[in-house]
Amino acid sequence: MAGKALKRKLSSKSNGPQKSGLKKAKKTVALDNLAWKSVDVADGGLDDFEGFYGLEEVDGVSVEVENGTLKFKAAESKEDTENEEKEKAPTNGSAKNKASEKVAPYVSPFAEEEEDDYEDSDSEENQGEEEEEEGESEIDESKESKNKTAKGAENKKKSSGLVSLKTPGNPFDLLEETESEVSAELDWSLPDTTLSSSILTALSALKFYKPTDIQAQVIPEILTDSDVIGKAATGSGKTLAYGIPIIEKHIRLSESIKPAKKWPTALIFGPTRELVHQITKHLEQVWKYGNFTGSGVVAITGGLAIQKQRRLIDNNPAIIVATPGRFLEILTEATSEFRDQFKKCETLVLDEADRLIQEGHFQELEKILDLIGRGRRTRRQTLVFSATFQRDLMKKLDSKRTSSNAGRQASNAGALKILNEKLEFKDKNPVFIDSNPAESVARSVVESIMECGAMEKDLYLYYFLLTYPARSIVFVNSIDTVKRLVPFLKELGLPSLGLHSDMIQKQRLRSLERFKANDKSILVATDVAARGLDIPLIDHVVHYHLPRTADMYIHRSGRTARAGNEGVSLLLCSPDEASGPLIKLKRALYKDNATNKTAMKTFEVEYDFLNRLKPRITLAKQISDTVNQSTHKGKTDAWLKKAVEDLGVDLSDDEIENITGDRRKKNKPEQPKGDLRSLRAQLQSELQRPVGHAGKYLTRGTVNLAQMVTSGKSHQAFLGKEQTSALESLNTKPKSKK
Ligand SMILES: Nc1ncnc2c1ncn2[C@@H]1O[C@H](COP(=O)(O)OP(=O)(O)OP(=O)(O)O)[C@@H](O)[C@H]1O
Repeated sequence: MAGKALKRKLSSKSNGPQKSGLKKAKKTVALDNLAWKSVDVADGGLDDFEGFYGLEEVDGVSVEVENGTLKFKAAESKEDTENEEKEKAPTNGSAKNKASEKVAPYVSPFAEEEEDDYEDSDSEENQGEEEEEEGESEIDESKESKNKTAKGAENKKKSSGLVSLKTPGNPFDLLEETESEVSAELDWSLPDTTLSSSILTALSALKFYKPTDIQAQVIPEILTDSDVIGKAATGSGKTLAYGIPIIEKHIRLSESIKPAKKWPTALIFGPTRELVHQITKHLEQVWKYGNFTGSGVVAITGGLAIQKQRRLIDNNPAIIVATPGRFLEILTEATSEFRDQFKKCETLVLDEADRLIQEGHFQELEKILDLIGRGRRTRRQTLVFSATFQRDLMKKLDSKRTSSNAGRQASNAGALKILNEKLEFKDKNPVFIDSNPAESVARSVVESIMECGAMEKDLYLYYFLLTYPARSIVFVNSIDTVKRLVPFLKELGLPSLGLHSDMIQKQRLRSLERFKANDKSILVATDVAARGLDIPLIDHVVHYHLPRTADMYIHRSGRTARAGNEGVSLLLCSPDEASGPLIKLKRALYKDNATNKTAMKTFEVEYDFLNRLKPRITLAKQISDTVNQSTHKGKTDAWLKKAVEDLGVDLSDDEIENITGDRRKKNKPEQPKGDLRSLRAQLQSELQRPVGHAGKYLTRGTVNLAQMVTSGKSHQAFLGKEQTSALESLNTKPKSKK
């Protein structure tokens, strides 16, 4: 892979000359012409996934700086590889070769396992055709397997309550052999709306048997081509609220415009790379059930090779999901002919819209709108979605509103006016749908607060994470805190990962994947992870620092309790924070006094147990501080980081130093290895010492933390009657880890 390849090359450089012999000489190859191949997630230990967010890697490349520009040296270019393949390929051009020309669907680690009870008759059909050209025996096999599949499907249909579905209104359906299968439980009847059979099949396969509130309200409006502003709680299904009608529109347009249209149906913007990849994957889950030719949903974000992304757009995808920064970069470098295709695009979506149009973030989007035209001029439909619209957004955007209550008092009309000024909707009166006007934090989130000294947050955090092992996100306000807390928690034996915007993209994605793969893992993140991320079954959200805005509190807390699940949000709050910022936060969140007083339950702490953890904390801090000091490398040159991001490779700090000639590390004092070893030994013996009941209680298991907190009995999770018998065995020595 690219990172490894670069590491090999650079180390071989310093170790002496390369072996000569059969190896081809290296030449300078343009970035885009390197022999890229898809990154396999298997090397991250996640065998379930076939690809890695469209990330590509390349072997045997060395990076050199010539006259201040990065040069890539490789023995083979993409052209060479393609020519070699052509020479090897049979001259008659097999069906398989033709098939490989088809654009592969988006594959990412968000991929879920295929649903068992769904049969994709179209793809089977295609497979059959490919095999027919291979030889007769294979035709028979193919037919036989089709028959088996048909019988299997029929049996499954009987046992699982699946029913045949035909698209209403098409008389030829009665003559058609091909039928889609949907569960009898499926009820997506919406006013004046008929969804295509492929969409209903997808929803059935996903087990989304009925629309969520926001979906039920918004889908019919979008299908009548209205501009829509949609607001609903976190985790309430907003992505498909716009995704389903966009795919439905694409189906209808593809049927009415012949030959096939060459411009995207929809352009969707999201504020972070991770969110863009997630939206892409989510839409792809519905898209793949359609009988489409050509490219479907593509993700365009920074941190991945820009030329590759430009090629994705050149393949005429139906839906483009992008971060504004990268999309603008592509547009700016492109011809006017390339840009013009977006003027014809039917729908523009802003997901997490309040963030996208905030001051400081809107410039890029504004430039994009200048280049591709706004709704009013192009008659393009504009859809705007978020869980938060009327609080901080109003305060920040409307300079005329100066009162501190302005955010809370802002009416829908006010929000609409501001959005209209920024985006210039096609309709004079866009439809404003607020599916939960009274709700701020999603109803299923149990909010709680733990009071602690400002200097003791690490102790209280460890106490919570140790007592309630579960998939948890810890939100902090600075990158430095992520860098400090992750090694600190790891020293304490907790499976912790970091996520912040200063990480190279590949590391960000790997952190997310590892977080998803382990149901007890802890992600320490800045607010880059606060919006939109839909990771199933995050049990707990901890606000290590008070969020800077009420909206951010809502988004952070909304990473738990999604799609009807329960979850706990815990705010660690120092006396200083409680006296000022917390009061302000609560005022912004809860409109009436009663809710203000009761919404955040006090999280009871068992102080005896907490005190017994102190020696561990002291040692772990000493160790992580020592490690942090000796590995601190200084700032990477920004230009190099950008080049590395565009390449999609990980460079180690040593490699970066080799390229930049940075010798800072060499001047650093040697790491006090002896001290570190002895500190670690002390910590290990502390961790072995019985302190009580750590790790005895699972949120999803013996104790439902959400219910405990709601009933004001969080301390009973380990002290109360419910757990007496378990407590009796607590003071025994915990099993040592193998
Ligand atoms: N009709 C449905 N029935 C059941 N689950 C659904 C349905 N629609 C979407 N979901 C699931 O609900 C979860 C949350 O959806 P989504 O990420 O779109 O929420 P959201 O409202 O955009 O949240 P946020 O505001 O945090 O971005 C996803 O896992 C999604 O697969």
